[in-house]
Amino acid sequence: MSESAYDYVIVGGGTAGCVLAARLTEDPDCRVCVIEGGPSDVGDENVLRLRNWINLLETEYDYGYTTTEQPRGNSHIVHSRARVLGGCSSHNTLISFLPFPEDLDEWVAKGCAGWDPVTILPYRHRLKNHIVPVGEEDQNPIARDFVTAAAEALGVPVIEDFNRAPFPEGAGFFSLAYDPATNKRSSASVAYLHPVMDRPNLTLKLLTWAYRLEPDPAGRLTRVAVRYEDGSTGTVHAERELLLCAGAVDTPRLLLHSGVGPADELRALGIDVRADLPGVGENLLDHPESVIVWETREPLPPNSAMDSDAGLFVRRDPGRPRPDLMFHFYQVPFTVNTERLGYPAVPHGVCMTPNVPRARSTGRMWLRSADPAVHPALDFRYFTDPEGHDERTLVDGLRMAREVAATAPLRDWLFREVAPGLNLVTDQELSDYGRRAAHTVYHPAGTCRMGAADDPWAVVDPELRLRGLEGVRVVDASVFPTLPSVNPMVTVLLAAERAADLLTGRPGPEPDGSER
Ligand SMILES: Cc1cc2nc3c(=O)[nH]c(=O)nc-3n(C[C@H](O)[C@H](O)[C@H](O)COP(=O)(O)OP(=O)(O)OC[C@H]3O[C@@H](n4cnc5c(N)ncnc54)[C@H](O)[C@@H]3O)c2cc1C
Repeated sequence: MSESAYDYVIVGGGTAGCVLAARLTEDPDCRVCVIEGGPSDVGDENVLRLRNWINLLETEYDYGYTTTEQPRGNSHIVHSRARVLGGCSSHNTLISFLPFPEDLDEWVAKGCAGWDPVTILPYRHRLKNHIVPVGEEDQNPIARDFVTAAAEALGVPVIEDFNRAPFPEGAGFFSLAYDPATNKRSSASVAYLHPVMDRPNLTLKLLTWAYRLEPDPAGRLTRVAVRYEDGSTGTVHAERELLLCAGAVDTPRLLLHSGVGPADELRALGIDVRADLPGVGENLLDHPESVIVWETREPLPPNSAMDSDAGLFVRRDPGRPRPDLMFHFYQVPFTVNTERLGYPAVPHGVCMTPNVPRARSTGRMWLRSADPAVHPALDFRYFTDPEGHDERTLVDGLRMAREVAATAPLRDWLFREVAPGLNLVTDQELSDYGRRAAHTVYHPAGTCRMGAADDPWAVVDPELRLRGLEGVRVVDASVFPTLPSVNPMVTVLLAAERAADLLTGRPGPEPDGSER
């Protein structure tokens, strides 16, 4: 067993972990070690080329978690989670949305003082990622025609830049964290770590798996037991603090294996309880989606940033400021779930994936075994909210998608609706299909949620400190008390920038981005 010591140890060199590593090593006297389960992304074109993202799913770059039986949803979803430096920002589609102010107001209402929009949104000016609307050269003609048809069919505005101001509804090309000239990712790794890899105070332990946290002699939970690529084990010690950035599945998994979680469940597995925190693994959130697929008359022109470059937001409740239904438009037929239901593959086609921006069904995760190598159980409890809000949203989405498809100029491209097929029309038929063909937008979050001191389900306090044990903070999507209504990566980046300030005492930026 080898032991090494640093000021901060970051478990997980993913989206949040890269931000923290770069920010903390700005102080040359601060020694930081990053423990990352995956390989480096440096020079790896498979990872760095954004358009290759779909080929990384279910490969050696992916932990590939499955779900428990979903009686009201799709039990076959594979929850991809990246195994590579940069984490999910190295294999996702890099769609980049600021959270809505109301998304952050919800966090404050859940006891997260200091996470209000006035404090958090100015961190956008600190982000190092190159975030721009999809480049002109990447705008496929069919995606342009989707935007025009969606605006016409549903009476929503065309939006040139979704990050310019909050929008209640609209259609347009997304903003992406990439370089349109080269299609290179501007992941957390590329933007934050690559430029500072040679800092002497930064140590990267790649292909290294953290499997348990242990206390130091003072009782602070600052030692990490790790397994290296060659199978040997060691301990890495954080003299100041341990920062858990392993993501919404692996951070609670690591805490549970370390005896931090619901005491009765841990004891039942034979795990010694260090802190009885019932919220660890609870509040498993996601954005569920369904899919509607068309065969096109001809093969499509090839230009694209990553094949899902445009989208649509709809607000069914005009009394509310935020959209409550979102669609991605794919320039490829995404038929993994429809083929399983017996629908044919198509040689060329497109699809729309209506999703639920504020899903009300909430799941949980737990350990199946005390063996750290065994994957945890993820039960998203999709479409189980008693009001039927999530199911209703899919049904409305499938109907609206048909309206858009029936509108020029998109309609002229489409040969036939392949799934669900025009013979399915009633609410019940669309709900049954929509839920069985459902997928994830890959946004799990919430499993170590932040909250006030008197909230028994909170796992970390608003300064991200683990409750009941000293020496540990959690900084990743697991701390979200609720999911933002949009794709969450930028919110993770903002949270990590804020966390860096909480650690260093640096003041946050002013609303106009100027520094104090
Ligand atoms: C396929 C896909 C597409 C997506 N598309 C988008 C999108 O377009 N826009 C958007 O906003 N969001 C998107 N998301 C979601 C978004 O990428 C994530 O919510 C976000 O990146 C999560 O950041 P994180 O820091 O919480 O975790 P991650 O980025 O997942 O980082 C966790 C890191 O910890 C490492 N790790 C885990 N456990 C251990 C351990 N025990 N020991 C050592 N290392 C460990 C992992 O290897 C990983 O590098 C997508 C996600 C996926 C999977």
